[in-house]
Amino acid sequence: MIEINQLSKKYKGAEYFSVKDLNLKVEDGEIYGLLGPNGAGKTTLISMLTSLLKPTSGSFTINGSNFKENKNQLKQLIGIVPQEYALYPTLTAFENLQYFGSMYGIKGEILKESINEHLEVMGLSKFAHKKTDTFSGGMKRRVNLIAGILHQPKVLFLDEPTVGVDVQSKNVIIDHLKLLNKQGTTIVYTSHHLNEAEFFCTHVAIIDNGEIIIKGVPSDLIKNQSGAHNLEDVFLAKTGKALRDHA
Ligand SMILES: Nc1ncnc2c1ncn2[C@@H]1O[C@H](COP(=O)(O)OP(=O)(O)OP(=O)(O)O)[C@@H](O)[C@H]1O
Repeated sequence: MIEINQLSKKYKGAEYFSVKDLNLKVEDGEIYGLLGPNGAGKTTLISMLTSLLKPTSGSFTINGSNFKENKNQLKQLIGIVPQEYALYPTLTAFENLQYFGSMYGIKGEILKESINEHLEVMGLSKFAHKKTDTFSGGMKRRVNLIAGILHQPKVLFLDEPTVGVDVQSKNVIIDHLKLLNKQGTTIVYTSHHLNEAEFFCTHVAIIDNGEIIIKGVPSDLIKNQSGAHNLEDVFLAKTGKALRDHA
């Protein structure tokens, strides 16, 4: 379970909080979607939960532990799939994955087998020994995903795992995430694809200006929002139609 208490982040020099007094509980086995307009604070929140960014105030625990006391244990427990590709372009897909697997202490034949299995499921076996700088966006996204799950994390954080990919890649990614979830992985992910989130997530939280404005089971949110036929209707009703441009 993930328990977030009054979590806030104000970047150095910023006038406003990117995440403000945020409270959220994610139960084991859930697929939790963090949705919100550009600049809502989704990446900032995920970065804090994966210890890439220090909170300004507040706290959170993952399976009862926090990064201050149990950093090494938590790093093994969680998987991270960042929005930016974490791949080394001059290494092959296999070499990249060997590097990420070894960071989690997986070695030798076990690592090789795991990499090959994942590449197979993701439709990438043919390209295992090609450098990733030759890959399409969809192929890079799939390797990026494998890099975060080789150690079979109990809790997986993904920041826009299907951004910029075609429908085929998206389906492979979502199907694999559903399988991981069935096998016991709790998933927290951000997305701008509201249709995808509506059918993929067990729960969603809509975030705007660093605060959760509504959360719950997608079908309940749709039922309770007058005139809404889908999650996009709920999203627009709650966040409005104004653009969120900052510079
Ligand atoms: N390193 C940083 N320094 C200062 N401000 C930042 C930094 N990173 C993000 N911000 C600001 O914090 C706010 C939240 O940004 P964040 O990237 O978390 O939003 P997001 O919901 O992930 O947006 P998007 O959907 O566009 O990825 C924005 O106003 C952004 O400009």
